[in-house]
Amino acid sequence: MTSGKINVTVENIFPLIKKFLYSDHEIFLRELISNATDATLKLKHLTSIGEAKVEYGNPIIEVRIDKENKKLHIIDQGIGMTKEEVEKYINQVAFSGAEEFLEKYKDTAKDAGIIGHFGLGFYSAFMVADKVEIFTKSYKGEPAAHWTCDGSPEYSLEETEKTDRGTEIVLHIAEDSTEFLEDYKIRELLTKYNKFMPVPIKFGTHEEGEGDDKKTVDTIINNPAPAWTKQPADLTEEDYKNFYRELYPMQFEDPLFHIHLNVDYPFNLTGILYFPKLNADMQIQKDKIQLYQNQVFVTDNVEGIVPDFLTMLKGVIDSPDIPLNVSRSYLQADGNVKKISNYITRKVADKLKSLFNDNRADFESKWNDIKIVLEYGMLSEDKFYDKAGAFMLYPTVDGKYYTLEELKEASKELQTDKDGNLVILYASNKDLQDSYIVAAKEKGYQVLLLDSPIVSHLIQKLESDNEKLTFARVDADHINNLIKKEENQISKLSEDEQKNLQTFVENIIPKEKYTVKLEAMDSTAEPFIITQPEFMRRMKEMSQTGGGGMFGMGNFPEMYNLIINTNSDLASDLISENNEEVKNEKIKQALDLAKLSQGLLKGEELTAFVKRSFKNLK
Ligand SMILES: Nc1ncnc2c1ncn2[C@@H]1O[C@H](COP(=O)(O)OP(=O)(O)OP(=O)(O)O)[C@@H](O)[C@H]1O
Repeated sequence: MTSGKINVTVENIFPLIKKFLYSDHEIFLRELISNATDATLKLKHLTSIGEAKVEYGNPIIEVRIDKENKKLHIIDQGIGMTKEEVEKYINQVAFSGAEEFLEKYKDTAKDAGIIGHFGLGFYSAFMVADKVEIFTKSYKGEPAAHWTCDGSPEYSLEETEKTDRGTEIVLHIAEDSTEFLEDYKIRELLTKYNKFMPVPIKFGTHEEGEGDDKKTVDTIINNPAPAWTKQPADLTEEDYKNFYRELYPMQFEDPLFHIHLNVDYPFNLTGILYFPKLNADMQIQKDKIQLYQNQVFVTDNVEGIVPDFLTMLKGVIDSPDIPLNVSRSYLQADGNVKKISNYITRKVADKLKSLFNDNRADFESKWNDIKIVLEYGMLSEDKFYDKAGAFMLYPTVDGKYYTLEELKEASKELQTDKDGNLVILYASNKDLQDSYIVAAKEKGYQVLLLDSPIVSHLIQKLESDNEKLTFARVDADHINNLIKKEENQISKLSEDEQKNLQTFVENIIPKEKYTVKLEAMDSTAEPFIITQPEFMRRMKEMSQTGGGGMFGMGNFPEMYNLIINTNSDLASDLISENNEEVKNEKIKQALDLAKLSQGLLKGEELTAFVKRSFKNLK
């Protein structure tokens, strides 16, 4: 037997390991199972190239709890280690790895979040155990070795009687970590971190079959060949759906579609992303994209790796090239990570384009569920914006879907104003803006339905990128002014009459809210119309939804125009009405009707209006 002292330069490394990794003790299991997996895959490789002259067979990794003796065993059938290798890999290499980790992060480790991303390796076992043993037999056939360390820098290493190949790690679980002797806890960790690891992991047994056929079989916790590791050509639609359910067992809704990622140059990355049906209320999503490194779960915080707008998607990304052992801020500056993010953006755009081209009707039917993600993508990723023109849709209030180019084509004849600007009309709420929509449709105009919360930002961007293209909400002005044409309507009222009427109305309505404007319109158009100027409203919306818009605009009061159609019968009527009281009543009634059209008549005002209207019926 040899015994020795691990070469310590950081004093008392074990208490340090325990202390610094306090919040993430559970990763020890992931680390040990990763080592067991590596050892197994190494053997597979060596046998496949004829280097190891042993039968590879069907190796598994077993996790076993010995509650009575407070031990946790992790057993593999991999390459194992000779005594010299234990000396080298465990006492020197692994230790220096752990030591380096602590050296580097002892000051920053407390800011949680980064910790889980470090492979502390073998020594993370000391986060939960006060004594660790290794029994290991190398495939090379040399005598087995037994290493023991009780958490002080002293260890012992001797030959032992193990006959089967591989490594067994025995953790003597510490008093404060006995939760790791509970079945449920270990199962939970295995499911969280090892669900898709490439070597079968056994944890306990269960009964299978009925009656005489009943037998005890190993319980395998993982799926060693998850869908993303396969070729798209080998997978059916159903396979993708099944994998979605496997990833998110609590999710009952099918995804809308998937994107299989597969790249090996200039970095390695595989994965499957799913577009979920988004909840209308956009509640915080519990099921997030999961990041794996060679089938080992790392995190479901993919910020910085996946472009922001795609964090609403679900699925998995697996890459050995993502530098996991570094902090978030470093990650964002890393060139490789930026490339990965760009690749994903491009892949998603390509997929959307092919979905659009292959089955437009189906794509349109999914539009409502995906538009938010795409709109957000257009606003936040230039690379996506550049590609999105090919599949971005603009639905009309009647359920017709145009691309921007198609829309320009369909509306340029009627909707180009006298200055040559193409004016795209839109509504944000079909019900509330119905009277304005009707007025626009009577002129043969197209009216889009753009109802996402960030749409004001999007149209702002479209306007600045498309020359001579403007957007106006249907209630931004009266219909003749929304798209100004050459012809000027003549007013039936004289200048004096107009002035009189304006002053009279201004005295009755709240001036701080409405600006009164007299316009000569068709005599059949409504006499009183309330509009909300596009620019002010859009800036206000933009500053309310953040990023852009005029600073502080969000707190401005709503401002409206009250347009009086001087060619309407009511206008003439009001001019000739001599009874002030009757005139007053008529103006109030007309204003209320205009408010009603805009959805602005509520509460006490509505009650008063209803009362007055009934009285007038008499
Ligand atoms: N179950 C095992 N079977 C065979 N060798 C092992 C086993 N566990 C650990 N080793 C050896 O010990 C070394 C150190 O392990 P450790 O987990 O500390 O670091 P690592 O796996 O190299 O890196 P990482 O920090 O990513 O975990 C391994 O590289 C391997 O050679």
